[in-house]
Amino acid sequence: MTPRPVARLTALAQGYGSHRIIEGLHLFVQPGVTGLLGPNGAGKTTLFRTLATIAPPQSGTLELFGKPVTSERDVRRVRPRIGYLPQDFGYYPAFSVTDFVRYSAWLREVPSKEAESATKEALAAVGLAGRARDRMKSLSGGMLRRAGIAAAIVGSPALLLLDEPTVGLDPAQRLDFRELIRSLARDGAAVVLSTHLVEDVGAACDTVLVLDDGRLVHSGTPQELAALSTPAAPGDSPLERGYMTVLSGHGTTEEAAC
Ligand SMILES: Nc1ncnc2c1ncn2[C@@H]1O[C@H](COP(=O)(O)OP(=O)(O)OP(=O)(O)O)[C@@H](O)[C@H]1O
Repeated sequence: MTPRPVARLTALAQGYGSHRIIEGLHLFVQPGVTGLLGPNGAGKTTLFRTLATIAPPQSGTLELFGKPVTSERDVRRVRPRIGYLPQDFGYYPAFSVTDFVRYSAWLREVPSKEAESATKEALAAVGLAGRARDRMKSLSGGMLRRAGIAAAIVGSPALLLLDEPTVGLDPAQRLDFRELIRSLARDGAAVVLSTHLVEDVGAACDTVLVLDDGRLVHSGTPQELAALSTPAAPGDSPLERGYMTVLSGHGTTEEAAC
């Protein structure tokens, strides 16, 4: 039996003022790991902001956890179940790493009795337990990104949205990150991550979506994307060549299952 979608977008139009970025997008998200690929400016962050309930659809509908999200009340109901790592996230430089993650736990309404252990668990999961008392301003770029991941995963959200989570991570941390998101998905979470690193998608994702100019041009498994590769397409792996092939105009998808 197909699991019920965690998120569904129907006929989404989204943009900034009168500047439309996404038009007529249909997709649904299921538990597991979904990779979102697309060139700069394709609309990935805009899509994340919609799924995270930060930007209401300009038209079309957003359903989360089986119910439409149409009012502020709906947003307040679903927000605690969503972990979101924005591409550029803000923080108070003087906060300790623990304070930063704990604040996210508070925003996400993790019960106060559980917040301390959930914070410790999230920091351990990203390899920052040893830096828990350090100030945010003392972290390196890769460590900051790991702190952001900890803030997104604290309290085990059902829907985890990670916008370019592996930027700045060293190779060992990227491998650990892949294992972390696989284990969150095994525990039932729906994880959606955007990346420009095609090999991360091949290694960690069950489903891959390709967004180009606000349109979904591919949805399927990484293997299915690789199988679309043409010999003339540029790239160092079948998956990269498949990605470049669909960007060059082959294959469109009306509704995507993630
Ligand atoms: N606040 C904004 N106001 C107006 N236009 C914006 C705003 N934010 C983004 N855009 C435009 O929306 C389009 C999509 O941007 P978006 O950040 O969603 O793309 P992206 O796929 O995440 O790109 P990247 O891979 O570079 O992060 C771009 O043309 C961008 O210039």
